[in-house]
Amino acid sequence: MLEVALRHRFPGFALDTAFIAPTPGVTAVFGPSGCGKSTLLAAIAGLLRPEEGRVALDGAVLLDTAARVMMPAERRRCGVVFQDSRLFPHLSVETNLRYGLRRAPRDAEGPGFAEVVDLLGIAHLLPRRPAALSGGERQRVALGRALLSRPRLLLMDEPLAALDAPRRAEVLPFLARVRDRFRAPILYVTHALDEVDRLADNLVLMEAGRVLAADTVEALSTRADLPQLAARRDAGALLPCTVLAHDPARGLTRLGFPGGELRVPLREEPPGTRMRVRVRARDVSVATEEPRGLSVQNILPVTLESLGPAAPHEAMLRLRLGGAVLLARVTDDAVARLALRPGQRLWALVKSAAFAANTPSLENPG
Ligand SMILES: Nc1ncnc2c1ncn2[C@@H]1O[C@H](COP(=O)(O)OP(=O)(O)OP(=O)(O)O)[C@@H](O)[C@H]1O
Repeated sequence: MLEVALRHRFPGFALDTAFIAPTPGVTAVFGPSGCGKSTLLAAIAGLLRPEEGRVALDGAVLLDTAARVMMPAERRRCGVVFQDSRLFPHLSVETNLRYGLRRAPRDAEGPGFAEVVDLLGIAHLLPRRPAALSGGERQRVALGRALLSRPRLLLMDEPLAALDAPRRAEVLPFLARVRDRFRAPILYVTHALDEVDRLADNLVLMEAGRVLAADTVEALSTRADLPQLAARRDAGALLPCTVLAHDPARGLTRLGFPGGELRVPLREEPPGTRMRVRVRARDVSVATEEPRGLSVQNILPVTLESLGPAAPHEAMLRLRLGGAVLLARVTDDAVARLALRPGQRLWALVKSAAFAANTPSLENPG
């Protein structure tokens, strides 16, 4: 596991964070601009000396100010990928990559040159200079260089933030491949929730230099008490699903999750494929009786666990179905009209079409 406790001050800003991230796995650090995500990463990598703190990775202490331990950055073996690729502009892609390999300790286990080039699909780019690459290609090379240094920990600081939507879509699958192929834990800074859905196992939610919550992505997705997540337009429960069967004639795929089934527009993945689905709170409505004669494909029996304010004139409902929880965002008027109260048996309605616009979060997390 990765243990982090750090305190550091800049004029007008104080970082005071502590969290534990399981290893291996991807932990996303999520929070608004200026909340201290990059400062946190820099202190872990050894690029910034914090006033106080302790960082340990699987028992190896990288920093412990109380014990006066401050391992230099090069010995921490953190591979860092920044928003801008920071490749050497005067060197070819191949030489940039080999620079990473030269930094790897002799006895360190890890991927070889050919394996990384193949995994990232960059063989055809090897003779080029960085200026002749697209933004997405540059990020793939930067990722390759970081991997070839055989890091114990990969630190990614918004690696997709500088890319437009098509380029992000191009690079995301490569990040997923890296996560699946290599066992190095990854700390992934982002403020894009779709990247969290696609890549992360765990989430550290930050605000103004502090950690508000740290848990699995699924668990945090159903916390109605965290407005940083719950007030977003794309807020909603993230369900771990498995493809059960396809029905091409009806254009539908059945997905199973602990607690029920969902029907979504036809998918290509074979039965048995695991995937995560974010059921957005604003796509869920409720009924007090089982509805009939509706076009809605997903009508799920649930119990109302709790309800609280979500926005002016809106409430957030937490709905339990077996081992899963759904969030539903409804008007205060609906709460009053249906006399909604905790413990009530309800029917949750989710249109299958809600998932069509939601396709990126329907990808296989491996
Ligand atoms: N070297 C520095 N000197 C003074 N203040 C700094 C320094 N580096 C960062 N800060 C301040 O610390 C705060 C946190 O910055 P940081 O870059 O860690 O945030 P962030 O969450 O990564 O933001 P973003 O998402 O915009 O990259 C900001 O208020 C920033 O202005």
